[in-house]
Amino acid sequence: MIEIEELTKKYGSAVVVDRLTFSVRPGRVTGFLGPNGAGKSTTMRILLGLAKASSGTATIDGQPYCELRDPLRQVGALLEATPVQRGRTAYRFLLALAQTHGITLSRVEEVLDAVGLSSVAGRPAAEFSLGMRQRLGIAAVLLGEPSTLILDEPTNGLDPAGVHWLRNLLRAQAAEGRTVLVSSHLISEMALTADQLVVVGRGRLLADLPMAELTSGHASLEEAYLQLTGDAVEFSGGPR
Ligand SMILES: Nc1ncnc2c1ncn2[C@@H]1O[C@H](COP(=O)(O)OP(=O)(O)OP(=O)(O)O)[C@@H](O)[C@H]1O
Repeated sequence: MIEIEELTKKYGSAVVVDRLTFSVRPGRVTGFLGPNGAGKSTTMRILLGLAKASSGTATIDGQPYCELRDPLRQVGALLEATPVQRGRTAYRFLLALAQTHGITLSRVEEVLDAVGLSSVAGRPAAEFSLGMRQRLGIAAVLLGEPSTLILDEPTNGLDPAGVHWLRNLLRAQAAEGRTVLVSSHLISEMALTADQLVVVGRGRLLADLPMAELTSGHASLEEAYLQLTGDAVEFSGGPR
């Protein structure tokens, strides 16, 4: 379980995460939505120990990320810019991760197969397309069979078959009892993937509701989302 409590992050005088409180429970997919600049990535980065909170707490199974005993087996994380070492093949990238965490070689082959990259595993990852790199990042997430998955915009660059595949994968991971937090701007895709939705705007919590409750009285999740976040949109294009 992920628990965010009174989390605040300031950059100078700007409050980008503002006393945010919510929990992400196991056994369901929780979508993390909000306009550009709402603080989703910052919240995820703090959760993963990559940025420091100004105040408040963010824990996974009761502990801050940096205190987890076996992070790769407890948490699989995909951030927007997951680095892949240049020149390394996909196979070697995963192998290095596996070896430093006592994970078997057969698991590397299993995840390459699961993400559909077996046939290109010997190619340098630097030559991969955006979607292929995203698949490799997802392979790394799955490697340690973690009980918590945290994914920032995982559909980025995926083709329609990839988006469909990822949806089934996330739903299956949740059905197996895992905690799954996934941010996305693809609202129609989230409508098909998520069970619970956490919506933020300007760093603040706007909603934390099951899909059916959030969409109740609206024609679609998109309509509900746009109404909810209308006052929290900072960057929007006007008519030309
Ligand atoms: N290192 C930083 N220094 C200063 N400001 C930052 C830094 N990182 C993020 N911010 C600011 O924090 C705010 C929240 O950014 P964040 O990336 O968390 O939003 P987001 O909800 O993930 O947005 P998007 O949907 O566009 O990815 C933005 O105004 C951003 O400019």
